[in-house]
Amino acid sequence: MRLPVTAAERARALLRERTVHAGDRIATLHWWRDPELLALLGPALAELVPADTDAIAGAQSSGYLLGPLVATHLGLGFIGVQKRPEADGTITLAVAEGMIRPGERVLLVDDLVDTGAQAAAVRGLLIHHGATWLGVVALLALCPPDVAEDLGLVALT
Ligand SMILES: O=P(O)(O)OC[C@H]1O[C@H](OP(=O)(O)OP(=O)(O)O)[C@H](O)[C@@H]1O
Repeated sequence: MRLPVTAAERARALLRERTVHAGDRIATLHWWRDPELLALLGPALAELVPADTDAIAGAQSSGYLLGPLVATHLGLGFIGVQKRPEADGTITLAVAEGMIRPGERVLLVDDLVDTGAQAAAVRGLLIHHGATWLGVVALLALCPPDVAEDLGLVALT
């Protein structure tokens, strides 16, 4: 039997083995609670990041944990996408001014992509701020293949 050798392979095996469910939902907080998995996530996701990436972006809250793990591993900076609650109950995504230089190639990191709505909204925001969109790297893809293709999604599982 061939044992997993790369960080991505090891993380993929642990995610399949150790993912905890709460009803029909994945209890993603348990991924961070597992020391072995947590230590692997940055290096594992970094293996999926295109070589020409200038910066890593991530949205609150999971992206604020995973994005810096990946960015640190690659020696890149992190662009935080904030979620601002509005008075009408909606949430606005925001990036602070000066975060993105014109044409900078930015990759989004997230724990999972489900409908793809959040990633698509972040893509619009980053492009509005002058970024070149490289796609999404995630731990888990739940979305249909056409959504993944449109977003440029590469997932570990
Ligand atoms: O593909 P979508 O259907 O848009 O959903 C995916 C997003 O939903 C979850 O975030 P959530 O908004 O629950 O915030 P969290 O990061 O705090 O869990 C998850 O972390 C993804 O970011």
